[in-house]
Amino acid sequence: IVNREKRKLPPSPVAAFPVIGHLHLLKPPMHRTLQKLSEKSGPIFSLRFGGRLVVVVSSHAVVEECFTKNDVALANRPRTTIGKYIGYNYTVLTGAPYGEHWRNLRRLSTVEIFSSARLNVFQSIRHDESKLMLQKLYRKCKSDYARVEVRPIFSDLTLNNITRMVAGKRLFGQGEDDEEARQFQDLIKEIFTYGGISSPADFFPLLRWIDYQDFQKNLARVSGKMDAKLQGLIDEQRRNRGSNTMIDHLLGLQESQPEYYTDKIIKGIMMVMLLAGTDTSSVTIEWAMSALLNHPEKLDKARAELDHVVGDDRLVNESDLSKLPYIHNIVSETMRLFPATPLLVPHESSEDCKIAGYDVPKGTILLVNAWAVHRDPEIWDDPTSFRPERFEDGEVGTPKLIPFGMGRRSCPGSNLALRMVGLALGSLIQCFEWQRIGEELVDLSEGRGISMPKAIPLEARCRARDLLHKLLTT
Ligand code: HEM
Repeated sequence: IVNREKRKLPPSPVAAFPVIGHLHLLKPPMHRTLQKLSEKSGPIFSLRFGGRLVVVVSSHAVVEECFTKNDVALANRPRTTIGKYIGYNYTVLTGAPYGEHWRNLRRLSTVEIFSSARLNVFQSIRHDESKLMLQKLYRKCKSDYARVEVRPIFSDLTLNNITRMVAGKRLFGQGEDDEEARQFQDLIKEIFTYGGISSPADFFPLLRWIDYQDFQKNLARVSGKMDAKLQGLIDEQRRNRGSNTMIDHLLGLQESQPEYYTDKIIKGIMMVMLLAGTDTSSVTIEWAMSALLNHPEKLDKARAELDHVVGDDRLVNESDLSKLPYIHNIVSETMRLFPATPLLVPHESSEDCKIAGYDVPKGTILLVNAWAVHRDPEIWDDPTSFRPERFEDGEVGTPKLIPFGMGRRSCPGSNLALRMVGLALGSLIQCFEWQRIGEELVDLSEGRGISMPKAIPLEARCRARDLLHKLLTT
């Protein structure tokens, strides 16, 4: 056991204030602030968030050390207010402490949800939703260029993909009059507004006596409403057994092991799919389109690839993706510059460990600045330019992308995400001509939110290509 005085903690950029520690430094966007601090203090440094020790890592070499040799020691999650209220008291996959229950959930979801076999079963849903997205856009711009705000179209796409996998029905974008869909959408949006790394009160016992009560009350209210919605979907499926949905499969497991696969566990899985799997993918599509609009020659190159590989007799599908390396490289380059979760999801050490020669005590929060790793000039040539070609040339950094994290707690939904994003992007480029709304470049600054959104929602001009007239009318 290292005694408190002798241990060598990672350096701090500046002295901590009493009580608040370094919290006053944390101006949003957090990943940028933390990157600046790492320029001062190096690839591993420590901060105090109120009473908690936080270690921030910002180089690929140190990240690798965290998630290979220290992977088990760092596989825990800090307990946050969100995890308590929205994450069913820390019992869902994203927020559960490392241990038996997490391992069960992870195994279950790997087999039942994220395996290639399962993803293939739901492939027709993704093709169908992609086509519905194209139809929606087509109505706006079939004969000439029209100006469209794409964010709601992309978020309907990913939400419907997930709700159809989970519950067998679309819930979004079916018209203003659909009260159920609207309520559900509002609820999810509201939950997202309570996001971010967590509430300052998680680090300040003192704050819990002030406005924390309201924060807690609000979270309890939305989580209660969400719980009722999810329960409603389960009850519906219970009356309609035999449908090929995720809930139905889980209800099957409930019959054989009722004490483990309770309704609460099933609702937790649904909640995680809705919250971890939708916004992350739709913001990635929006970032990709934004970057491409600023580089029309790359958009043309992608379209030429699609025309060559897919032609104009049919829509691009998921099995084409492996033959579309340039589209794949666009997705990689988008996730390099605009990772949807720039600080991954916070980890916590469950035992004392050593990282880069420093002592990291049990109970330390670990933040991984993937955004900074992806822009490290030591690894990437010209790190801030959007250049999908770097992946063709096998630039030295290419195996060093970590948008989905690393190790045992890395994103289990990465394959699903890559399929949704690749198919959406391929379809949008194959079927429409795209232009910026004016001369000036699309603004690429990032706004606030759980998953890193564009500060200004993307608006673009688009026009249907000839092949779409043919393909949507036959
Ligand atoms: C572009 C899209 C996505 C990105 C960038 C992304 C990124 C991430 C990252 C960085 C983590 C945390 C890794 C860590 O803790 O070190 C994570 C965890 C997770 N993601 Fe994703 N994700 C995406 C899509 C999805 C999808 C589509 C799903 C499911 C439908 C999903 C489900 C999860 C779950 C359940 C976890 C928690 C895993 C655990 O704690 O064991 N993600 N994701």
